[in-house]
Amino acid sequence: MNPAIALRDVRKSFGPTEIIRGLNLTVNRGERHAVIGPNGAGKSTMFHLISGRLQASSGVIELKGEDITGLRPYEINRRGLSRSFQITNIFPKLSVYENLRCAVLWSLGYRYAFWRFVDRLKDANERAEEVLEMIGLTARRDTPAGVLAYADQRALEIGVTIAGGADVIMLDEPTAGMSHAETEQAVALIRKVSEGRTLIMVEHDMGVVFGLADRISVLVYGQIIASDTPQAIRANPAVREAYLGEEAPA
Ligand SMILES: Nc1ncnc2c1ncn2[C@@H]1O[C@H](COP(=O)(O)OP(=O)(O)OP(=O)(O)O)[C@@H](O)[C@H]1O
Repeated sequence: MNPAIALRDVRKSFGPTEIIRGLNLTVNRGERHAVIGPNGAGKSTMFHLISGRLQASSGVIELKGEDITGLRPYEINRRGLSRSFQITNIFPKLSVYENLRCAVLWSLGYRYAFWRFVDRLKDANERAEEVLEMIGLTARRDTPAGVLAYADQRALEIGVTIAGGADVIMLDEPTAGMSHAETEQAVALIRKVSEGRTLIMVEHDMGVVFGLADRISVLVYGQIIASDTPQAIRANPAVREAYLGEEAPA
């Protein structure tokens, strides 16, 4: 079966500086895959390349066996990939529920020809309710998203990411800035929403990475130096030297 995501010899330069330097990555269908690496290694750039926000200088990117190199973000989204952002990406003045509903409607193509989708409004409302419940924000249903606590905003953002029903989801540092308790809740949520889907996430918290990922890829200086199970990554001397150091949980 085709992998969910495959990058083959992908390169990306900004001006004269090559940031992604022949990157190869395979994310299998249904796995939870974490990408780790030192600051500035190119993790966010890689995310932008996969989601179409940036164009690769060369190489091929495939989603479920389909070549998506050079496609626009919304075209990639239509093919079943949805991503969250490091910076919270929600409409602060809309309620929690409306944020979710917007995300569902967007995924139905509502933006372009809303009259064609009127009969699907009921489905959209039901889906928004379902996601609301899944992310545990039912009690905050009518609260403007902008006044939610930070961790709740991040949960909403995860809801927005999955609302459209994408089967490949990308999360960029989903637990950044959270307390220990909030992180635990976020991990439980990520585990739940990624059930039956493919997850690729960039994450700095090694507890989260090693607790959640089926496989881990290590990105150093624009290249993947290892892709393996958490156990094998922990034991890999090149990884320890390049990145993990004493951070790896025993
Ligand atoms: N648009 C851009 N123009 C020029 N340089 C860029 C651009 N975007 C990223 N870079 C550079 O590319 C390198 C990789 O950045 P990137 O944000 O992808 O790394 P990262 O691994 O996500 O880092 P962090 O863990 O700190 O988020 C950095 O040196 C950064 O300054």
